[in-house]
Amino acid sequence: MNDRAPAGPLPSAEVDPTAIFEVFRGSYGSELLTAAVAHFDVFPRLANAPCSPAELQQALQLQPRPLQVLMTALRAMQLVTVDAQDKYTLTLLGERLVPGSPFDVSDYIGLAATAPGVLEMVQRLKSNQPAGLEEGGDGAAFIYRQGLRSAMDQQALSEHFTMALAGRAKNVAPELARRVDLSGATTLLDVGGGTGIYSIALMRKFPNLSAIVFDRPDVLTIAEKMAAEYGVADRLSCQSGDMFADPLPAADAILLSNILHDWDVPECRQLVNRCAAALNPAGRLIIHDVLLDDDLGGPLPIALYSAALFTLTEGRAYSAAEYRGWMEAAGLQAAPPAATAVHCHVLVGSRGVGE
Ligand SMILES: C[S@@+](CC[C@H](N)C(=O)[O-])C[C@H]1O[C@@H](n2cnc3c(N)ncnc32)[C@H](O)[C@@H]1O
Repeated sequence: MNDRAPAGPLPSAEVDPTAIFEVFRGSYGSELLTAAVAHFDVFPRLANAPCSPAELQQALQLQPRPLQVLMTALRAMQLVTVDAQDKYTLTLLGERLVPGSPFDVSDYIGLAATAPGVLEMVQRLKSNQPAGLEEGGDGAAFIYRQGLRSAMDQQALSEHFTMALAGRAKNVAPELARRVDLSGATTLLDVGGGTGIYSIALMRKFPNLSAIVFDRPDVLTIAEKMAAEYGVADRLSCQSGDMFADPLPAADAILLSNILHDWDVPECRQLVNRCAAALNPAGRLIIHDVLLDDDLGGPLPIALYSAALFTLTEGRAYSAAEYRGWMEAAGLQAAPPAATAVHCHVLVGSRGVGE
């Protein structure tokens, strides 16, 4: 494609690639299960007595984020459930992983106890730190904040990680553009916009829309190239900065696509507040991300994606209820979520009634 490319919407994919992502993320299920069985003794502990999250956090010596990722996955696997007192307890299936129980299969799972991926997962769960920050590591992928060594501020690495997301974006962006009505908006701010493909799809759908992609300087060189390739360079501008520290430009719509899942709860609240403050009075905050169930008990593909996010970033997958709560705290009402593609959903918040 080039500047003479037709200005219609981006074409939609003919085949849904979701299954490829699910197979790819399957290893996280095996790693979390083995970690729970062979390194944290989750099953004998819960067989002994149901535990509240605080009690389990204390017993396993885990921070809230890793505990949540682990227990969401074990619940999604139907091994653990939550009782009427909000305590984690074993299911009948989970009892098969209690050592010494009549039909115990825990030794079989224990065969993988020293597999490199399992040991890496155990280390991440214990440290609550993303990959890349160890001595000699490249820095964290996808995230930048003051005081954190980030791969996104190194040209070759930021290009590698940014382009790794381009394929998924090309599959999903046309569906996002179909789900969100920006016909009344003229300015879109794409915070952490990466390649800018989501902005490009929205601009191609809405001819009066201009977009600002806000990201790290090395990432923005890719967004500039993409804008030229897709024939929207005259309507897309780039602004480099730190979304946590630098002023965000005012806009009619602000997009947080696959951003909040990279951060822990305090940073998510801060970002939602900062975006809400930058919105024009009738503006809309568009959160585009995967969704856990509101009770954080599944579904399994998102629980496994949450584990991937946990190991690479400072985030995890969140529920619509969590997003809605942060929007409400920032003075925004969220409309019900709508599915886009590849597990993603869109939630639109506004100061009036949700879209
Ligand atoms: C997971 S990617 C999402 C990219 C794109 N929105 C998408 O949906 O594919 C996260 C993006 O946030 C950017 N980012 C991370 N921390 C940032 C910060 N503090 N300020 C600005 N951009 C940041 C990264 O450089 C990266 O492009």
